[in-house]
Amino acid sequence: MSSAEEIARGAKAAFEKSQLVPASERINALHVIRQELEAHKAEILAANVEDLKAAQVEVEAGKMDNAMLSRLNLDKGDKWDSMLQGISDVAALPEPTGKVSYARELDDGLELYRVSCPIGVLLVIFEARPEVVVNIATLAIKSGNAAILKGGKESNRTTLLLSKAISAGLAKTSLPSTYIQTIQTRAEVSSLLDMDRYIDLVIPRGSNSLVKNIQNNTRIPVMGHADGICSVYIDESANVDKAVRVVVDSKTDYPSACNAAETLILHESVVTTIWPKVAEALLAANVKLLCDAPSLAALQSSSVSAPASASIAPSTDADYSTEHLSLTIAVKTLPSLQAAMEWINAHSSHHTDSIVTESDEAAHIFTRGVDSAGTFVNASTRFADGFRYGFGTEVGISTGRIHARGPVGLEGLVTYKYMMKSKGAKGHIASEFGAGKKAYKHAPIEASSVPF
Ligand SMILES: NC(=O)C1=CN([C@@H]2O[C@H](COP(=O)(O)OP(=O)(O)OC[C@H]3O[C@@H](n4cnc5c(N)ncnc54)[C@H](OP(=O)(O)O)[C@@H]3O)[C@@H](O)[C@H]2O)C=CC1
Ligand SMILES: N[C@@H](CCC(=O)OP(=O)(O)O)C(=O)O
Repeated sequence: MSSAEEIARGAKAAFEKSQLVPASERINALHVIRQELEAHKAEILAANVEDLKAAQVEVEAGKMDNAMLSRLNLDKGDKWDSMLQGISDVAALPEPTGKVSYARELDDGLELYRVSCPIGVLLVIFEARPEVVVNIATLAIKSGNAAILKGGKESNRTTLLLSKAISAGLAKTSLPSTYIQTIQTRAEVSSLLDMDRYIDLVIPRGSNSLVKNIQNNTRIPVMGHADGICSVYIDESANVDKAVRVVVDSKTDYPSACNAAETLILHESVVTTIWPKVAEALLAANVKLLCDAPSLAALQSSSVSAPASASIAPSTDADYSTEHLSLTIAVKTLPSLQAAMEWINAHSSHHTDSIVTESDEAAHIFTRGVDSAGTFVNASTRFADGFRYGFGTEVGISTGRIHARGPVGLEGLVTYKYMMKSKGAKGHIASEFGAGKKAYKHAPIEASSVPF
């Protein structure tokens, strides 16, 4: 048996065994894992420093962009504490499995229930953002899924120790040791993509090319979490202060994130009024502006100029379908809200797009006419995140449509099954129902859980 088959079979066996483990034990596992992480913080962060040093060499050699360093750094800002808090927050969330969404009495003593349950075995591939291995393991355990996880190669040292802490925590519970497994190479991913007998869902979280490559190389269902070509549209009835705040935050809060704005669309009526003020704020935040002719001309005829740390340049067509993942934004001027929506639907990655407007009608039209996982009004695209949505943490941000879309929390990791029970003295058989025979009752049953 190949190591990939051993990993996949081990995950499936762990999932099947975990189905009879009470939810309380899964919650206990989360608390124990948090304790293990806290106990091994120093060595984990030391490994992260080694990953960062290796990445810095790549950046200096021009083989890696700076955006990777902030993504890779587990000690940056409140990342470590947020990672741990996410475990506790998810542990405290309502139990996502065993919930009844449909219940009918088909006949006297014949009851049918539709009940939420885990998907099964997940294979999740994600970028070099170390905390993600903990985020996803947490959601998988809470929702009763087994998981096989692979982070970006740049974070291997950190991911390995995080995974060891997770395994050490699991070993102190009745959950199987193969419930959460990690792999580190693309070759292992490739082998696992053949294991549709054991793996129930692949979640590639990364570039478009990653998602397409996975989709093209497996029979396993795929939930793609692809790139974020997000935009902000400044409508003709926008408030200038809101426009400045929303655009600057969407671009500069975390430029390497998939939910950072990459395109700014201007209604032509604001190009000499609001746009110069927005441009001034972006330039002050060291943003490179790639402008179409009208937005460029407006700046040239205004007093706005670029400091040494920023720049203003003509845009190219390619700039509007590029995920810059840096302090760069492409600027486009269009004649109407309709034109802006058509532009977004044609050029975005259908991730998250925002309108700045004081018109309720424009807001209504934009939030329905833009075909994206998130359509916001007067709010930064950076809100597109599982923690900020109140999910505790996230698997990622699904740019697909089936089953889960946008930031994916527990609801994206459960499906359902049907449970039926006959209380009849002779049981129930289908052939006694139908034309000329007994009719079905289909009487609703009020139930939040299955009574057997
Ligand atoms: N929608 C979302 O939730 C998110 C989307 N992203 C997107 O990810 C991108 C940035 O991350 P980046 O690391 O550059 O993305 P990549 O797609 O290059 O890498 C992400 C992960 O996929 C793996 N991978 C990439 N190509 C393949 C392949 N052909 N076969 C198997 N595995 C593969 C990488 O492995 P290896 O380590 O070997 O390179 C890594 O583990 C941006 O586009 C960003 O928008 C990022 C985070 C969240
Ligand atoms: N949803 C997360 C970021 C997800 C994401 O894009 O990750 P990455 O591309 O690794 O920065 C956040 O808003 O911080």
